[in-house]
Amino acid sequence: MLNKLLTLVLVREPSRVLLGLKKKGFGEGKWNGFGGKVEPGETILEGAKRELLEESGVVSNSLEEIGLLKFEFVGDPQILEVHVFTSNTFEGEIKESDGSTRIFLHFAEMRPQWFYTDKIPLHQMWADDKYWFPMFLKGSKFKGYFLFEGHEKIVKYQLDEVEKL
Ligand SMILES: Cc1cc(-c2ccco2)c2oc(N)nc2c1
Repeated sequence: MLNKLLTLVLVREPSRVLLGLKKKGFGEGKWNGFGGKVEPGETILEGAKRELLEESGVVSNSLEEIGLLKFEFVGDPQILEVHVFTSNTFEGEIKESDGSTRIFLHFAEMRPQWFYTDKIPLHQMWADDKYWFPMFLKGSKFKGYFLFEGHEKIVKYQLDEVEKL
């Protein structure tokens, strides 16, 4: 089955994680890391870096892959293969949602915001996040598979912490 390659970048400081609120399209209304499709001709890592810049305004040269998540939707043969990266360094200034940068971000429709690690808005995030975010926060690597029915219900899942991806 031809998997659709996606990236997800979680910029992290010791006690804060940068998330973006998706304003339009896939995952609208959910807080998530920054990411999207891997374009033809770019590596997954290049795609992750590009999406981070486009959606948050920051550049990171130290992305580390920490997770591999596969998603399937009941009734849809397409499997989404999401490569999750974290970065603890970044350059540039985060494009907050103030007026000056809203124009810049309007095409990405993301509103970046820092969240303290004890206040991650899991109820406003994809339903799978509650399972693997704790692994991310403690620095573990993980591999998972989630079968969704619609965008809110998980029918079944498999999730393992791994030493190596
Ligand atoms: C089905 C699904 C997709 C994504 C996604 C789209 C682009 C990057 O990731 C998710 O991200 C999270 N946290 N759960 C997700 C579920």
